[in-house]
Amino acid sequence: MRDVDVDDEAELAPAGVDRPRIEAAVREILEAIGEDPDREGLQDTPKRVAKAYDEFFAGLKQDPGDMLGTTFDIAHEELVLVKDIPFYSTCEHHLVPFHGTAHIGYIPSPEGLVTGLSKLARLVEVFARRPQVQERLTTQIVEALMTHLSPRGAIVVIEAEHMCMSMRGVRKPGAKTVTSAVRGQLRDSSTRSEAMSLILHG
Ligand SMILES: Nc1nc2c(ncn2[C@@H]2O[C@H](COP(=O)(O)OP(=O)(O)OP(=O)(O)O)[C@@H](O)[C@H]2O)c(=O)[nH]1
Ligand SMILES: [Zn+2]
Repeated sequence: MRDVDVDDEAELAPAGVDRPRIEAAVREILEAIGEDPDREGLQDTPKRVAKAYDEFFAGLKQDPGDMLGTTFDIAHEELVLVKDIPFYSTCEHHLVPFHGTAHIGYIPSPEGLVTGLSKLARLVEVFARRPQVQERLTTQIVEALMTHLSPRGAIVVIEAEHMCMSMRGVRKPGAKTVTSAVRGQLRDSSTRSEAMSLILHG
């Protein structure tokens, strides 16, 4: 077993954003919408938003390699799939959330390089906690798996609802966007259908 120090907290370490600048910008926005940033309910809002942004964008400072640093040598030549990993991300076009579930599968490398199951969920966090589009989120996860675990194949499927399509703009709450990225042996139609069927039907 190879082990690399990974933060044991459920949350990623904060992004270390420039909080005073965010606070000033939020104050500006409040004024721009015609609000009084000094009224009682809003006084602490710039601070709260800056703190929240530190969480929303914590992935910007994280290295996916750290998340996949704990590996085990396990002889397993078949699919490993973790499904229904919930995530929240931020649409880079409108800075509002998109959220849903990610499904990650891979067929370990011939050397049997297998990572801890929770690390797959942590990997989703690393890329979700950034300004994102869903397609890039999907691709970045699959590429990180290929780079750090050298699997025979990998598949990532993400289903998400975008608040920018629900609460504004076209206003279609409930509409789901599904994206997938497939690499290596999982591109073969039978292996891919097995993975897709497990993802969709369990
Ligand atoms: N491909 C893709 N598009 C996204 C994602 N998140 C948001 N969008 C889309 O980004 C597009 C931005 O379009 P624009 O015309 O520049 O912006 P807009 O006037 O706010 O667009 P509307 O949302 O249609 O009102 C919209 O169609 C959004 O639905 C994403 O993750 N992937
Ligand atoms: Zn958007």
